[in-house]
Amino acid sequence: MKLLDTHGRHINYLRLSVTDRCNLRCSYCMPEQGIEKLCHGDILSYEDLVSVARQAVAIGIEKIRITGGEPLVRRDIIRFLKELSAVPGLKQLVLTTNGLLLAEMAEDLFKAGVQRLNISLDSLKEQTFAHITRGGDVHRVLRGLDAAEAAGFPPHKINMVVMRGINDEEVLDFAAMTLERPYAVRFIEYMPTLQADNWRDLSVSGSEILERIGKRYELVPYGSQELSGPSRNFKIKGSAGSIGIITPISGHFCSDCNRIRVTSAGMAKGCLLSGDGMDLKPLLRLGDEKRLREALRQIVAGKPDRHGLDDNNKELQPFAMSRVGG
Ligand SMILES: Nc1nc2c(ncn2[C@@H]2O[C@H](COP(=O)(O)OP(=O)(O)OP(=O)(O)O)[C@@H](O)[C@H]2O)c(=O)[nH]1
Ligand SMILES: C[S@@+](CC[C@H](N)C(=O)[O-])C[C@H]1O[C@@H](n2cnc3c(N)ncnc32)[C@H](O)[C@@H]1O
Ligand code: SF4
Ligand code: SF4
Repeated sequence: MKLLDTHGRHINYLRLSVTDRCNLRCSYCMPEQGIEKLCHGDILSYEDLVSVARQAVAIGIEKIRITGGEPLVRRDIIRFLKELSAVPGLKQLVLTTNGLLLAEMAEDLFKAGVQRLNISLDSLKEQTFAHITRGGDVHRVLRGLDAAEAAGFPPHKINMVVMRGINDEEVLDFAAMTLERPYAVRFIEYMPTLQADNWRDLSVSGSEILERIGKRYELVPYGSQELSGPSRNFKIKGSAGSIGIITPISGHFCSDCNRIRVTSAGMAKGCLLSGDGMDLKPLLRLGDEKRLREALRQIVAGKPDRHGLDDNNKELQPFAMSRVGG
């Protein structure tokens, strides 16, 4: 049966975060210092994560995206993914990663049943990438992209958070990546989750991005797929891949929102940009599957109709996206 929220939206997608830890420290996602890592005991065990997944599928979730922090840094992640991909009724198991460990892990991920990868890549330039990620090596990510393709994954989705004066000069280079290769490159509006004072100066709207690309290339709309996320997609005429814009700020997509989230600490959330949540850990400790399903239904029922970022009366409490999973 279809899982509907109180605003009539069909909820079929769970973003499951498996860790708050990361091997990068992107400036828009985590503060430079002062973020406490959760201790081992505060993180849901793989057994608990599988229970959450099973009960979510039982109430109508069809797609699970594994995220983090960086999901590939959690020990034994492959074993967990194998188990997850075997959950009866789950139609899609996908994963979002920064790509640093893909060269080593792509084959195992594919064999474990992960069906597609979304890879975050904010710059193709060595220094800019190192600056944004506070020390990352872009060449490792590029090797990871190739390794994942060679392992058999369908064309990757590449996520670029566009920031004015930092990497926006590379929008055309990223668009050009789709000319020869079948990547889906998605340009994401920067969200002020850490609330840098200058966030409006940093943000580049989806329409400005399209305009810049449109001056160089002919763009045509490109249909979105079943169970897909918030990206509005286009194609450069004649290209192998596609481009998309994800516009949480300038044109929020909340009326089509199809998702809930569970963080690695066991908080279930109805909205990425709301402080509300429900702690699932006590129910997991009890092993009470029925109450776990009820709790997840409650999260769906309590989903807000939209985020309040453009509502000046609603203050967003700052948070590290790595704690929630994006
Ligand atoms: N505001 C908002 N942003 C989101 C939401 N879901 C994803 N994002 C942002 O969109 C970007 C891409 O997220 P992905 O992890 O690739 O997931 P997705 O776009 O849903 O993926 P697909 O299902 O493959 O289209 C990230 O910056 C997320 O933080 C959402 O529900 N609300
Ligand atoms: C939190 S990361 C977790 C998965 C993995 N570590 C990665 O980077 O792909 C998930 C997504 O959130 C995005 N993200 C994090 N902070 C963001 C922000 N302030 N605005 C927009 N997107 C953000 C990242 O670019 C990434 O695509
Ligand atoms: S965006 Fe992903 S890779 Fe970057 S710090 Fe956040 S969790 Fe890590
Ligand atoms: S901001 Fe909240 S309501 Fe809007 S699309 Fe994201 S999760 Fe859904």
